[in-house]
Amino acid sequence: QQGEVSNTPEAHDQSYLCPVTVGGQTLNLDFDTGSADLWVYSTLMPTSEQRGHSVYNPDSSSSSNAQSDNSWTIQYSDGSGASGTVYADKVVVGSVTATSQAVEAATSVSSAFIKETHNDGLLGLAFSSINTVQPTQQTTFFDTVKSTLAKPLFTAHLKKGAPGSYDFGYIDTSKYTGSITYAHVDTSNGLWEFTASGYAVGSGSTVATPYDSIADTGTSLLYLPTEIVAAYYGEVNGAMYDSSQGGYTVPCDSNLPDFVAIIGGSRHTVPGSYINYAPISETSCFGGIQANDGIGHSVFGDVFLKSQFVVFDGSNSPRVGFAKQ
Ligand SMILES: N[C@H]1[C@H](O)[C@@H](Sc2ccccc2)[C@@H]2OC[C@H]1O2
Repeated sequence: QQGEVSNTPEAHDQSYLCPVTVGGQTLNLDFDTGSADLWVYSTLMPTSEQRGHSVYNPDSSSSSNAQSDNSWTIQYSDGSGASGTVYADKVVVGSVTATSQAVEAATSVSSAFIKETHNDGLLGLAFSSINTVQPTQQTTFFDTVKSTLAKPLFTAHLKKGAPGSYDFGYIDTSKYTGSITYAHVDTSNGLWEFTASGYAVGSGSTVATPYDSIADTGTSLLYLPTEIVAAYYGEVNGAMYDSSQGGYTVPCDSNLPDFVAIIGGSRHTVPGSYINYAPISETSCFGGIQANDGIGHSVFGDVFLKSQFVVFDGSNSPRVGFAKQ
């Protein structure tokens, strides 16, 4: 089997949500290549926390089976989190069906989620080695269906301010131009982790420097080593680190330089306009490139990914591929 599912960006492309049916009930989930739990808002949560969301009701699913001994609790790098119990149920993404997928029904979610009223949960697409279910670890949707796919891969086609898609099992050559360049993935941390080999700012010269990175569709911005971030904003008049905002800001009328990442020996360009992320005030805008301090690696989040067609190749030697959209 193989299939395509649409994704739709929230405001400022902060996250991209996809319709998924769980036990016959349709929820809008944030596909997250940075984590490995499929968790959903559920009727097990306090009613007040369910408000504004579509929720999974295991009791009204004819195909749910409670995994009574299992539970889960997850903490994300932005400090948000959720926890709950586990069911096995039928999950359909586009036309791809997992007949018995671990569905992690939330009993509690943190405030960062509650205020995202269109987000009904996450569908993790990192490696199952970091799934949080205990005592019996579960597989991601991709790992559950991988052996049934034409090819053991999925692709991400995120767009700036417009619907895009995720495809499972095939590469749609109409979704990119030029060629796909691949980088080897190190799966030891359960992430789509690779090494970028350099960067350039605008029309500036390429700087060869390796930086450990992950491809994370669930992260909004592009987090890079502090020296690269300083080199970028050093080219922007009026750019400043604003500790009250927790990051770099730019004048909203800036003509921002492109950012080029060297990955797999090729240049991958983020248009400067993508780096004017969101307004803070009449004149000040939050930068789409920020420092990776405290994260432990760089994060190629949506600000970068929405300039690319991305292949997540889950074959025996996993790799990530990037092509210009
Ligand atoms: N992989 C990412 C994950 O998807 C989000 S979880 C999330 C939190 C609030 C709102 C929406 C999503 C969090 O930020 C970075 C990293 O952790």
